Parts: sequence; structure tokens; C-alpha cells
Amino acid sequence: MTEKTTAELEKLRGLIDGVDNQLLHLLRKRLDLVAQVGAVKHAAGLPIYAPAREAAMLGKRREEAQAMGVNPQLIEDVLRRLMRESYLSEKDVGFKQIKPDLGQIVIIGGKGQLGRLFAQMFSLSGYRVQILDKDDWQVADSLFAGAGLVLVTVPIGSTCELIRSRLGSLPKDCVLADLTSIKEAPLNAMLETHNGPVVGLHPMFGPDVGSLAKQVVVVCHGRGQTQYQWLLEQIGIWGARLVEAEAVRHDKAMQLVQAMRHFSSFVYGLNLCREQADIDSLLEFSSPIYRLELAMVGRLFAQDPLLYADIIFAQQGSLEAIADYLDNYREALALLQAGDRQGFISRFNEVASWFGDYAAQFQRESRAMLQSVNDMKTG
Ligand SMILES: O=C(O)C(=O)C[C@]1(C(=O)O)C=C[C@@H](O)C=C1
Repeated sequence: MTEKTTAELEKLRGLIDGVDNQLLHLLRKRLDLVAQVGAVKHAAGLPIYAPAREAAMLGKRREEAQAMGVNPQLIEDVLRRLMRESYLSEKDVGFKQIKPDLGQIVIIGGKGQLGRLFAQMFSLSGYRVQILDKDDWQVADSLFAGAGLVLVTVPIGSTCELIRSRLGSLPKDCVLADLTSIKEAPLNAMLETHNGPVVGLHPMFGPDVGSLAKQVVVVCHGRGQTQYQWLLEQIGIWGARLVEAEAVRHDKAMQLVQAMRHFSSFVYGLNLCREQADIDSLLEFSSPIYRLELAMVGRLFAQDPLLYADIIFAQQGSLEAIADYLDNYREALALLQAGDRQGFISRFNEVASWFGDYAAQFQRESRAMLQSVNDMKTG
């Protein structure tokens, strides 16, 4: 590089540093304003996540960006990242308590990660929360006596047995709910055991989400909705979207969304391990999509095997869904073994037309994800 080039670059980089510093000051200002919005919302009991405001704001900023010769997607990306920060900061002021006159909340299995997250969210909303873990059963009766909600979040394998053997004498108005990732069996166990209000919930996220804004919680109604409506509203205040479903339909979807998905990630990892694949080389040669896939598989093995065993072994139907998957794998492999390129292409087209417009939608969505995977690269 010539001295002139170095000097020019230095000067321009100095100006960029100045602009970035102004951006930082603007960010600080925005965070402070959002903190004030958080306080106003807390007082009024409004949910963190305001989709209509977000859509209007993004639309306006995109238009303004266009007029200024700035890529509209750039301002949208920046604002979406900023709003993620807003969800976290609004959580700091706590949440409006929808049912102040509720007795205490007892979380069975509250020392598990998901249990701890819900305990934190209820505490941030002003409720008195008691954790009942496996060694605490001697105090269970006294905790249940004043309970307005008993929330079960224990491993799937022990959920129904625990409900039937331990929860037969809750106060009549106490809401009984669970967070199990299958719904039919636990819901039936709760309905048979407790005569009061019953609802099944399935949070469709892991315990490391940070904020519940935009996360989905599936709701399977049991009995006495008017008595647990406050719980649904409370979850809405935390920013989550409630999706109502029949337990049977939910469980069927989980065979694909969870059991089959996790099982194939498990086998993918098992295969890499048995092949003694060199992860460093894989990463070095990886395209963004491969890196994303590797991250998705690898993250499974950073977690508790019991959790995944629970999910995969929970339903007989999952075994069938996984067996079907294996059949399709074998059939596709046979095309390869027979050198049947045309057969492969015609299956591909069959699947593409089945996906229809979703294929293009998924391509658009994954493009943004892949770009952020690439942005994360250093060196
Ligand atoms: O305007 C609000 O209601 C806010 O909470 C602020 C804000 C933002 O960061 O701009 C954050 C979250 C909402 O979903 C919408 C907008």
C-alpha cells in the first residue's frame, strides 16, 4: 500500500469511527426510550410484543430507507435486532400480574431448566412461587393447601404416574397445568385426577430463549377455561403467542416436529462420530448451510440426553414416523445404487410440487439465516 493510500484510508476510517460512535449514542438513546415504554406497558399491563406497531414501524422505515438510497432490508435487519434487545430490557421491569389474588404457584420439577424459566417469569409478574422437587414431597400437602396453580414440568416418562399418584387432593379451584411435550396422556391423567380446572401447555422453545416474545405456547384445553383464562393472558403478557390445538393433533405433529427431527439429528451425529469425521476440517470446508446444519446437530449433544430420550420414546406413533422415514431413505438410496438419476429427479419434482409456495418461502427465510451465519465468521 502506498503512503497516500494509507493516509486516505486512515482519514476515512476515522470518519467511520465517528459515525459508529454516533450510532452508539443513538442506540443508547433508543434503549432509554424503550425502557420508558417498558415502564408504561408494565403499568398498563400491555404485552411486550406489539406486532402491529412493529409492522407499521418497519414499513415506514423501509420506505424512508428507499427514499434515501439505503437498502430497506438493512434497516429492517437492524431494527429487528434492536427489538430483540427491547424484549429483553422490557423483561427487566417485570410484567403486569393478571391475577393478584391467586394463591401461590407450585412448580413441580421447578429445578429443571424449563421449570426455572417459568418460575422466573411468574416471579417477575409478582406471583409467589414455590418449587417442589423430587426430594420435597414431605412438604407437598402444605404447599398444595394454598395453591392457585400447580404446574407439572417433570420428565415425560414420569408425568402421568406423578399426576395420578400425587395430585388427587388439590384444592378444588386450583388450576392444574403441565408443560409436557406430549399432551393427550398427561391431559387425560390431569382430568381423571383433579376435578377442578385443567389445561395442558406445551412451550415450543427451549429454556435458553431469554425472552418469550414471539415464542409459541400450544394450549390444549381441559376443563374450566374461565378459571385458567388468567394464565393464558399472563403468558400473552410475556409476549408469547398462544396456539390452541386438540391434544391428539398436537401429539401427531410432534412425531414429526420433535421425535423424527431429533432422531435424525441424533443419527447424523452418530454417523459423524462413527466415521470419526474431523470437525475442524468440516468447518473449514463448510458452506453456510452446512455450518448451520452442523450447528443444529451439534447443539443436540450439548444438552441432556434424558430430555431427548424422553421426547423420542414418548409416543408409539413416533416409532412409526421414524420407521417411515427410514423406508423413504432406503428407497432413495436404492435409486442411487441403481444409478437412477431420472428417478431421483422425478422424486425431487414430486416433493417440490408438494411443498408448493412454501419452498420459495423457506428459501427466502433461510437466506437471511445463512447471511447471519456468514456474518458471524471471524478471521
Ligand atoms: O413500541 C413499543 O410498544 C415497544 O415496546 C418498543 C418496540 C421497539 O423496540 O421499537 C419493542 C417491542 C415491540 O414489539 C414494538 C416496538
